[in-house]
Parts: sequence; C-alpha cells; structure tokens
Amino acid sequence: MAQKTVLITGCSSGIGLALAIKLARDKQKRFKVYATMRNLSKKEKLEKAASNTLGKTLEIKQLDVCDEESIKTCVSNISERRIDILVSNAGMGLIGPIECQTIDEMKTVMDTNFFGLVRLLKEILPDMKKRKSGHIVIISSVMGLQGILFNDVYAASKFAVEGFCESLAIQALQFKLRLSLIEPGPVITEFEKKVYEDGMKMDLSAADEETAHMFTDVYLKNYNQIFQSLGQSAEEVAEVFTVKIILAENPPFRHQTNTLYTPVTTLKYADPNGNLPIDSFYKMVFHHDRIFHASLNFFKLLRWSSRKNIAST
Ligand SMILES: NC(=O)C1=CN([C@@H]2O[C@H](COP(=O)(O)OP(=O)(O)OC[C@H]3O[C@@H](n4cnc5c(N)ncnc54)[C@H](OP(=O)(O)O)[C@@H]3O)[C@@H](O)[C@H]2O)C=CC1
Ligand SMILES: CC1=C(/C=C/C(C)=C/C=C/C(C)=C/C=O)C(C)(C)CCC1
Repeated sequence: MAQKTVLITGCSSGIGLALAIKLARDKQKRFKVYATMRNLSKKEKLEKAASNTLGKTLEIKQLDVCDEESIKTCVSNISERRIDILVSNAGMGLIGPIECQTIDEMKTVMDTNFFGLVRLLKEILPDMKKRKSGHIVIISSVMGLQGILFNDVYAASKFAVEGFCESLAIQALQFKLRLSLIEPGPVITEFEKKVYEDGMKMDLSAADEETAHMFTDVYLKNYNQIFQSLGQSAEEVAEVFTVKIILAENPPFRHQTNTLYTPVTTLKYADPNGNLPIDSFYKMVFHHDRIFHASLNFFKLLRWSSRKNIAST
C-alpha cells in the first residue's frame, strides 16, 4: 500500500494529538501525517510524544481553521497539495445558560466547529474531486445527534456539521470520495477541563435563580462524575480510527466510539413525535436524586461489563 498523506487539525492536545501519534507510529509506515495546530508555541507536547517520528512520518504545521489564509498556506506547502485523508478535528465546547453567553462567544463556537470544517473543505475538496480519491473524516459528537442540557450552542454546531456532511456525502459518492462522521461521547481531554473551568467562572447574574441553580448544582456538580463514568481516553478514540475507519475497505458514514451512549441517541427514532428523548433526559436531570444517579450507575455497570468482555476476548 502506498503511503497515505493525512492532515489532522487541532493537534496541540486531545484526540488530534493522540491520532497523529498513533498514525505516525504505524509499524508499516503507511501514513505521512501533517499534524496541524493554530498556535505553534503549543507544539512541545506533540514533539515529545512524536520523538523519532518527527520529520519522518510526522510533520507539524500551522493551521487555524478560522483563518482561510492559514489553511491555504498549509495546504499549498504539501507536496502536490495531495491530502488522501483529512481529519477535521479542531473544535471547542461551550456550556451554560444562553442568557449568560454573548452572541460573540456563540459565533466563535459556530465559526470553529462548523465554518472551520467548511473552510477546510473549500480548500481541499476540489483537489480530491479532481483525483477522484480521498477520505474526509470529521470529529462530530453524540451531541450532533442528540442535544444535552446546557450544551445548546455546542450541540447546534455539531448538528450543523452532521447536516452539512449528510448533504455533501451524496455528491461525494459521484467522485468516489468517502465521508465519515466520528461521534464520541465524553472524552477526557483538555476540552473537558476548559469547558468545566469556563462553566465554573461563568457570570450567572443574567440567569434566574432556578436556571442558575440547575446549572451549578445539577449540571456542573455531576459533570466530572459523568466524564469519569462515561468518558473514553483520547487514545481509545484514536484506536477506533485506525482499526475501523481509515483502514476499512468500506468506511462507515457514521461511527459512535462509545457504545454505552448509543441507546440515548436512538430514542428519537423510536418516537416520531420526538418527545421520548426530551422526556427521558428531563427525568434523568430533574429527578436526578433517583434517576440521574441510577442512570449513571447503570452506565458504570455497562462500562465495567464491556471492559470485562474486552479483557476476556
Ligand atoms: N472531549 C470530548 O468530550 C469530546 C470532544 N469532541 C470533539 O473532538 C474534537 C477534539 O476535541 P478534544 O481533543 O476533546 O479537545 P482538546 O481541547 O484537547 O483539543 C481541541 C483542539 O482543537 C484546537 N482548536 C481550537 N480552535 C482551533 C482553531 N480555530 N484552529 C485550529 N485548531 C483549533 C485546539 O487548539 P488550542 O490548544 O490552540 O486551543 C486543540 O488542539 C472537537 O471537535 C470536539 O468537539 C467530540 C465529542 C466529545
Ligand atoms: C446531563 C446528562 C448526561 C450528560 C452527558 C454529557 C455531559 C455528555 C457530554 C458529552 C460531550 C462532552 C460530548 C462532546 O462532544 C447523561 C449522563 C447522558 C445522562 C444524564 C443527564
């Protein structure tokens, strides 16, 4: 197999970094990885992890998904502009009541998570179409399928990604291009820390007492526990890539990395009126004294049993 060129965005930490390292360390050297990040002063962690793959199967480049010029410069400096696999990973979260968020903060989330992908594709898709080959892998989220309390704008940005990709995938087939949406549940990365810290610092004075209480004493209070019980590691998510997505003969259009989460994303298909997921999440959150903790314990049990099954296979 000829070496494939992979461009990954957002490699200063988390899933992007783990994936870049995983692919660069491939024993058969099947990948040449362009690991990009918006701020090269953050490259030390990646450089350390890359060790002897640096300058060989891994190169670090600057790319800000919110800056068209930086995308153009990065792509133009790749030999023949050839990118076989694009991994659109750069993204950011935002939690809290919308009354306490500014429109500018919301626009930054949409600009990064949605328009970031659009900008990348405007630059890279025409070359892929000409070559009639290429695989576009997008890190979406389970929140691209199901909204979650206090994640209104983040979920909207991932829904936008999903709708955009569903439409584009039809055209892409004509050019023999593949699109794959990766939909992780919670992953323990900088994302979780940044979102939690911003949530803790949030000025809640614009929210009524009940909403502020719901955010602080229900959502934030359980946030860490949710990540601890349901959260995957960035390496686990990266593993899925090589095994199930990039190397697959027929890569899936959608792939959820966390099977514990799948049941909650199917509820909307079980009820055409759409009430079932809303009611279920409402009960999980607002009867959290019983149901919220019961559901967390249920998730924990599932996780324990799936780990046990993996260990015994
Ligand atoms: N962690 C989670 O629970 C989940 C995450 N995801 C998605 O996974 C993806 C990766 O997140 P994750 O690894 O968890 O989080 P991290 O915060 O660890 O990584 C996010 C990366 O995106 C980069 N980034 C942000 N804005 C830009 C930009 N304008 N241009 C280029 N890079 C940018 C960050 O760079 P910098 O260091 O400069 O900020 C960082 O490298 C995101 O799309 C996220 O939405 C999906 C489901 C769950
Ligand atoms: C509130 C709530 C939940 C929280 C889920 C969270 C917080 C998921 C986060 C996902 C992320 C961060 C995805 C990133 O793209 C549960 C456990 C499903 C059920 C109980 C109610």
